[in-house]
Amino acid sequence: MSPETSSVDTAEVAKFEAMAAEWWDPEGKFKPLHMMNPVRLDYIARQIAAEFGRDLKAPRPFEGLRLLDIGCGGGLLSEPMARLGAKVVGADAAERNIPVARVHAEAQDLPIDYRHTTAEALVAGGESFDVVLAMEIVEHVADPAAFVATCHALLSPGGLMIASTINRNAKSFMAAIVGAEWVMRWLPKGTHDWAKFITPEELTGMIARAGLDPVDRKGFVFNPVSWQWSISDRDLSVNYVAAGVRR
Ligand SMILES: C[S@@+](CC[C@H](N)C(=O)[O-])C[C@H]1O[C@@H](n2cnc3c(N)ncnc32)[C@H](O)[C@@H]1O
Ligand SMILES: [Mg+2]
Repeated sequence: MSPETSSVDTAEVAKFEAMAAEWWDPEGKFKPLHMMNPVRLDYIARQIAAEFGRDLKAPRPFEGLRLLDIGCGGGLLSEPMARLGAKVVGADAAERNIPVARVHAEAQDLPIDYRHTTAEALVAGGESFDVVLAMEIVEHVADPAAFVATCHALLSPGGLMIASTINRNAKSFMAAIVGAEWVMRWLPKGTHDWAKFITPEELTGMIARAGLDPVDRKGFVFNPVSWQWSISDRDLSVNYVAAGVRR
């Protein structure tokens, strides 16, 4: 990994190195991601199916698609994408995540190519993908706009990028920092830096300036009464996702 041109914010990656053993514990430090997983998987699957004309009722609808899960962590998304038939590369800058992800995928007999690397290094290696997932990573990189541009460079023409992050406003401070870290203690204090959160307008701007066509944007909304996550067309006030296509 070349530090000069790197998307890596060393302090951010160190936080994930420290939590690597907990990836697959639904009650552990990644509990919020486990809780969100069904809803975000549903979103991702439908976006990919729509963009590439795939039928989600087929046994392996993403057969033939090459997918990069950048900032894959323990592989919470890489695994279901591989199960849907995609050829998955999972890449993460935190070295300790890789063996955790590998051991888990091997136990499920899923052939996922996990690598300790960065998006920049993949570009330098001449790699390209039909789909790039950048889920819950843009708020942890050194330069989000440069990172989105790198994701664009990793896409083949017609390729789809899906990126999720957290909005930056008073409500997201209450929900993602006070609620998730201080009150619920789902995440260790300091996991998120509010100042690194990104508004949907900022993310859409980065996507467009990178040369991607911003094709969709939705909210992921947690309802503390029903204890359920859902997808929303209107409420992007805390967690949200955006999709862009390289034409
Ligand atoms: C909040 S986790 C999200 C994991 C996974 N994408 C998911 O949604 O389940 C963010 C991940 O991004 C990784 N990461 C942070 N900065 C990175 C960078 N510059 N390049 C690659 N991975 C990075 C971290 O090590 C961590 O595993
Ligand atoms: Mg995060």
